[in-house]
Parts: sequence; structure tokens; C-alpha cells
Amino acid sequence: MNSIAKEASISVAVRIRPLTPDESTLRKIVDVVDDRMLVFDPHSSSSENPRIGRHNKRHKEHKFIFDRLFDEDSSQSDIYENATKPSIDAALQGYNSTIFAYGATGCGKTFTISGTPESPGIIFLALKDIFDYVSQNSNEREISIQISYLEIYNENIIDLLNIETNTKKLTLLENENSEIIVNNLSKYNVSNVEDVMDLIIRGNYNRTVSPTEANLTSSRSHAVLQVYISQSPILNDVMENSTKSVLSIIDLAGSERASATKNTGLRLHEGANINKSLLALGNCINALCDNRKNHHIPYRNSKLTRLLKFSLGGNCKTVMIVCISPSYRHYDETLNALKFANRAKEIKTKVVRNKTTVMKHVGSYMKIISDQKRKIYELETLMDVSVKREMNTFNEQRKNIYSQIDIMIERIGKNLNNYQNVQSYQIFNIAKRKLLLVYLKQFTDFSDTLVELEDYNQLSILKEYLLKFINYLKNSLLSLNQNTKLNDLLVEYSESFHKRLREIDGWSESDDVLYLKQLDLLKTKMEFHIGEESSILFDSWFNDNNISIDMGIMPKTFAQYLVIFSSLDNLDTARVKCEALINGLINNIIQQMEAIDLTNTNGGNMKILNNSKKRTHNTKITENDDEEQNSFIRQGNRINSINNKLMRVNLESSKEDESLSEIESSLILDSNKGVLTISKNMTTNNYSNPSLFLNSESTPQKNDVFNGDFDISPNISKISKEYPNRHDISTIQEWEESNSSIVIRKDENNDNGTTNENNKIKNNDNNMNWNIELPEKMSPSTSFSPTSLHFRRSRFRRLSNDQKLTSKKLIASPKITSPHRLVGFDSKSNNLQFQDPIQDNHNGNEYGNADEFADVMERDDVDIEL
Ligand SMILES: Nc1ncnc2c1ncn2[C@@H]1O[C@H](COP(=O)(O)OP(=O)(O)OP(=O)(O)O)[C@@H](O)[C@H]1O
Repeated sequence: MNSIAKEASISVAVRIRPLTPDESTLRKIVDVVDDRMLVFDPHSSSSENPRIGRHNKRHKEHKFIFDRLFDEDSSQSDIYENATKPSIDAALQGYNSTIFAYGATGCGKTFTISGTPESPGIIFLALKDIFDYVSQNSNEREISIQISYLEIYNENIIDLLNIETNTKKLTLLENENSEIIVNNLSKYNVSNVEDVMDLIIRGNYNRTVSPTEANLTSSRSHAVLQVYISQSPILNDVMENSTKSVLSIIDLAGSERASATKNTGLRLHEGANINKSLLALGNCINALCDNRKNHHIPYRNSKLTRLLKFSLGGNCKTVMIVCISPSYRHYDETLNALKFANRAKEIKTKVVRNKTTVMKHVGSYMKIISDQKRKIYELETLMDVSVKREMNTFNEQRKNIYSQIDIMIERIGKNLNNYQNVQSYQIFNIAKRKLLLVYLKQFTDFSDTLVELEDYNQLSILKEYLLKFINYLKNSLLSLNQNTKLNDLLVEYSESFHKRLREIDGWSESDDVLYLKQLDLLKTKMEFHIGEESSILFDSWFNDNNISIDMGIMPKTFAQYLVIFSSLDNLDTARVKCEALINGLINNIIQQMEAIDLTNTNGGNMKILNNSKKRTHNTKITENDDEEQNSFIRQGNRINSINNKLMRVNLESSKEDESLSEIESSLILDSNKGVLTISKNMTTNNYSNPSLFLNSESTPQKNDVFNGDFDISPNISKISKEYPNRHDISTIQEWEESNSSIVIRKDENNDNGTTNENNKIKNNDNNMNWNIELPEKMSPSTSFSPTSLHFRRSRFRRLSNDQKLTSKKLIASPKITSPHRLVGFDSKSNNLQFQDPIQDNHNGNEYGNADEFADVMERDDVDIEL
């Protein structure tokens, strides 16, 4: 024990309670001079308050000076703050402290110590401060607060918090640390004022209280509340002292004489015992005031003095609050109490802070170490938990990021797959490019062969014609510029998804890298797919007998025939034959390319199917064999019919797979009035007659304005069932436009080979045409979707104003499998013409000849993108 003892005095405060109503007529016997001095029975008071009754004694003025004096108007907090607070602070600093209230019955001891719910006393106010201190210091110190509550009644100790405990077991002991211990007394851990007050109420309920004449709820016992405060530093500074202290708050029983309370029997016995312990208290105080050394202090004369041994004469800061009544009725008790208090002032105590140092208490040191270890373990566990939590969060974040990247990449892939036509376009372009190169090579070689035949003047026109065609092939090649649309789409999607990904919690720069790598992978996969598909497509074309074998063989045989023809006597005949041969050949190529452009199947499976019987090529050349010559001409015609066969096959395949007919095409027309003509074959049995439908909630009427979708369907009943809002408009004679709508007219003027009344459509045999006419003042946002069996979700859009007003732009998807293929563009009527190629009756006549076709193809205003 580190004992730096300080000498201190018992602090004595006197509190005067207010007069009670029944005392109002009695003389006041105390006069408060200031906050320390009191005059008992002052002379001046005798005239104002005449003596009455038997208390007619001659008064004598006494002056007392105390550490603090509180008059009738003093509040509970005045007492607490000024008389007792220093003792509480001392207890929190490790000093034992005792506060006790002394005084005659009914003078305010219980009021001062316990108070009332409205006006709580020292116990409540002290404990509140203690717990405030605990919460303010809990980071640095481990502070535990326990309480016990006992009473000494008739020299017996009663555990007020455990009334069952046999009083005989509650014995007083003094331990080696000079502390008074009550054996078997229950102690309760408390963590807030409410806990304490609950226990106090419980204890007070058990208190021995009986009415006396002086006080209806007179306390017949001494009540002792003890607060055990132990504190140790939390932090590793083990050299810092731990402290233990006890704060005792004692409500003594009334100090009146036994006679004053008119008690008899039990009450008298109580009074005797009360007075015995109070007498003993007085004797102890007297002895303590005696300056003689080593004289005996009779603590052992009563339980109360034994309990208060160190509060009075030892290691304790002690405050005595003497409660007095100002009324003449308590003349003697008040005088005695004041004299008692005055003596107590003289008592000197030796106050020692109860600190425990490491050096002296190795056991405590070990405890500190184990406490610290426990704390470290707890902290480590806590850290572990938080690190684990962090790790989990991190892992979750990573998992989320990776899966989000995967999802986004997959979505980009899916989105790009939605642009089948763009992909197909690229696939198709590459294959077509290769094919064109092959043709070019073939024809250039062939043209070179002709050089050898230069002597034959009559062939010069043909050669010129051939060169013109080679030129056409070259131009076609040039127009097949690299398509970057897929790449543009990829960039567009990847940027917008990247932006979204960056908003994910935990996204870092390394994730950017990962994402971009994944994108590269996706791009490579796509490029590989496109390359592979275009190779397959090219192979299918190249290996197709109808195309490549003929193309590969023709130039050679053709040259040989030219030689034969040129050697004929009749040059005119030779020229006609040569012309027919070349014409047939070029027409074939053009038509094949046309067929490729408009009839390849969807996506990566773009194979030109051929159901035609395998043809055998007759390459045997016999001079003057008309049959042979005719066979070449027939061969030309036969090749002409390839398209039709291809078309038929495609039609069949589209019937097998409904999705094949779900194709997209976009028709973009400028604001100039134009007509889209969709030809309808009335004769073929391969599919039902297409009909025109409107998508409209209400049935369209004549002169209705329509801005919505419309379809041309092969199967009315099926479509009607599936799409109840589609209306067959074929019965509507004329569906007039307003300025901002579309005019759809049923063309009934179906005479073969004639034009309709608007001169806009060139009709063919067996065809019935629908005109879809754009109004003059179509707004830029006006759009509608004509859909045929094979052209679904087509769109008309107006071009921007700076584009040629007379131009029309057709963008057809390479996925088109329609037998309705673009067959021409009528520049006079501004018509785009679609024709069913199943009919064999046009044989390319739509174009007239390659020149005308080339003319059409090379027009700026007809742009066919495939
Ligand atoms: N300062 C005060 N202000 C107002 N009322 C008071 C004051 N002091 C005491 N009283 C009232 O006087 C009455 C008696 O007080 P209290 O019970 O505290 O006396 P006591 O000294 O504890 O008596 P006992 O020794 O018999 O227990 C109570 O009704 C109490 O409310």
C-alpha cells in the first residue's frame, strides 16, 4: 500500500429544516448568521417567540461555527454540492469516504440522505455523479461499482438487500488492510443510478420504521449504504495504480433522548439501543478529540462505532451532516446535536489513498497481465472478426465485379447478336469480295486471251463490252468497303457498359484492364466467327456447280468457241453467236450476284441452297454442230433460271423454319412522294396469297389516317388470331391520307403490263400491286413498318433535308430470304420494285441488260447495302 497519509478533519455541516406547520407558533431557537455561523437561542428570539409550556427554561445564547451551515431554504443540491460532493470526488480518487446524517428524529436526516422522488437526496445525487464519472472514464479505466445496504437495529446487523440472511451471520471483521468488513453481507453490481435506486427502495421497504410521537415514519435503525468503487487502468500502463474505495452513506437513527419520544416497551428498548450506539458514537468522538496519545477509543462498544471505526479515526474522509429543527420544541435535542457536531469538528483523521501498486502486489500484477492478455485476445478476436468481415466484403465485391463483367460481356455479345444483319452483312461482304476477286481474275484472264484474237475485228465490240463488265466488277469491289458498323456497335456498347461497371463498389483500375481484355476476347471471337462464316459462305458459292464450275470453265471454253465462231465464214452469224454467248454469260454472273445479294439465308448459315439436279456440263466441242451451239445458248438460259431455283429452295426453307421469314429490312425514303411496290403472286401454290394488314386498335375506315405498322401476311387467319389488332385492309378501296399520314391504295387496275392510275407501278402478269405512298408532308419523325411475309419490321424513314429529294435509299438486310426481291428501280416513278422470282417469265428482263443494270446499280440514289 502506498500510503501518503494526509491529515484531515471530519467536515461538519449543519442543516436546519423548515418549520413544520404545527411548529409555526413555536419560538425559533436558531439564528443563521451566515453560511457557517449559527446562534442557538439568540436573545432576540425570546420576545418574538415567548416560551410556552414546560419549556420555560432560561435560555442561553450559543454561537457555533461549522464547516457549512444550511438554512431552511437550502435545497438538496445545495447540500450535495457544498457539503458532500468533495467526499464523492475523494471516493472516486480512491479515498474511503463517509457521509452520515446525525440528528434528532424528525429533523430531516432521511430527507437529506434519501430525499423524495421529487427532491432526491444525497444517495441519488452522489450515485448519478459516480456513474457519470464511470462513463466518462470507461475508455481508460475499468471501473466496477457494487453496493450493499444494511441497517443496525437493536445492535443487530440486517442485510436490507437480502433480508433472509441470518443476522447472526452478519458479523463485523477488520481485515489486514484496516477495512471493516461485514461478513456474508450481499453486494450487488450496479451500472446505473436506476439500479441503485431500485435496490434502495427494496432495502427501505425492509427497514425498521415505526411511528414515534416525533415522526410518523421515524427510522428506528441506522441505515448504512456502502458503495464499493474499484478502478484499474485499461491501457497497458501497468504501473498506473489501481484504486479501491468505499463510500458509506449513513442515515443514523434519531438521536433524541428516550424520554422525548414517550416510548415504552419495545420502543423504549429500541431507544435505549439507538442511544447506546449513538452514545458510543459520542464517546468515540470525545475520545478522538482527546489529544492525548495512545488513549483508547471505545469503538467496540457498539456495532455502529465498530462499523464507523475508520470513518472516524482512520483512513477516511468523513462528512457529518447534523440535521436540526429550528423550533423550540427540539430545544434540547438541537443543542445536544450542535454540541456533538461541534466536538466532531475537532476529530482528525488520517486519509490515505487506497492505491495498489505493481511492486507491492505481484498477484495483482499477474491479474493485470492476465486481464491485459484477455483484452488483447478480445481485441485480436475483434480484429480478426473485422478483418474477416473486411475480407468477406472484399471477396464479395470481387465476386460481384467479376460476375458483372461476365454479365456485361455476355450482354454485349447478345446485343451484337441481335444485329444479325450487321454481322451477316460483314460475313457476306467478305465472301462476296472474295468471289468478286475470283470473277475479276477469271475475266481478266479471259480478256487477256482475247488479246490473242485481236485480229478478229468483229470481236472488238465484244471485248469492249467485256472490259466494261470488268470495270463494273472492279467498282463493285470498291464499293465493298470495309464495314465498321459492328465495331462501332461494339465500341458503343462497351463504353456504356464500362460506365455502368465503374459505378460498382470496389471497382479499380485493374478491373478496367480485365474488362478490356474480356472485350478483346469477345471481339476476337466475333472476328473469328465472321471469318469462319464468310469462308464457309465463300466455299459454298465457290463449290457450287451453278456458280464456280461454270465460272471456272466458261472462260476457257468460251475462248475456244470464240475461235470456232470467228473462223466461221459468215461473220454476222459468228458475231451474233459470240454476242449471245457473252451476253448469256454476263447476265448469268449478274443474276447470280443479284441472287446472292438478295437471297442468302440468315446469319452464319448463309448458304445458297440448290435443289436443282446436278447438271452435267457438255464441254465437248463439235464443229458446225448447231445442236451444240444451241446448247450453249440454252446453257445461258439455264443459268438464268438458277435464280428461280435458288429462290424456290429458299422459300421452302423459310417455310420449314418460320424464323427465316422473320427478317428485317429497312426502307428509307425521302420526303419526296414515293411508292413502295410489293408484288403479290396470285398463281403460285407454294404459299398463300399475301395480304396487307394494319396494326390498329380500331378497324381502319376509308379516309382514316394511319401512322402505324402494317403487315403483309401469307395467312390471314393465322395472323388474325395471333394479332387481333391487325386488320385486313384489302377490302378498303381507298384509304386516304392527310398531310401527315400514309396513303395505302388498293390497286385494282391490274391490267397486264399496264401502269396504275398514278403511273407508279409497273405491273406484271398475275401480279396485283399495293401502293404504299408517302405523303408530301410527311414529318421527319413519321415512320411506319410495312411487313410482308418476307419483309417484317421494315421501316420508312425520311432522309435529312440535305439529301437529294429525288433520291431513294434501300437498305436491305442480307438475311432476306424472300422470294420478293428487289427487281428494279423505276427512276421515272421513283418506284422500288419487288418481284416474285418464282415466275420464270422475266428472266432478267427487269433490267433489260447489264448496262441497264449497271446503270441502276451505280446510281447515287439507289444504294443497295448488303
Ligand atoms: N429540509 C427539509 N425540507 C422540507 N422538508 C423536510 C426537510 N427536512 C425534513 N423534512 C420533512 O420533515 C419530516 C421528517 O423528516 P425525516 O423523516 O427526514 O426526519 P428523520 O430525521 O429522518 O427522522 P427519523 O430519525 O425519525 O427517521 C419529513 O416529512 C420530511 O419530508
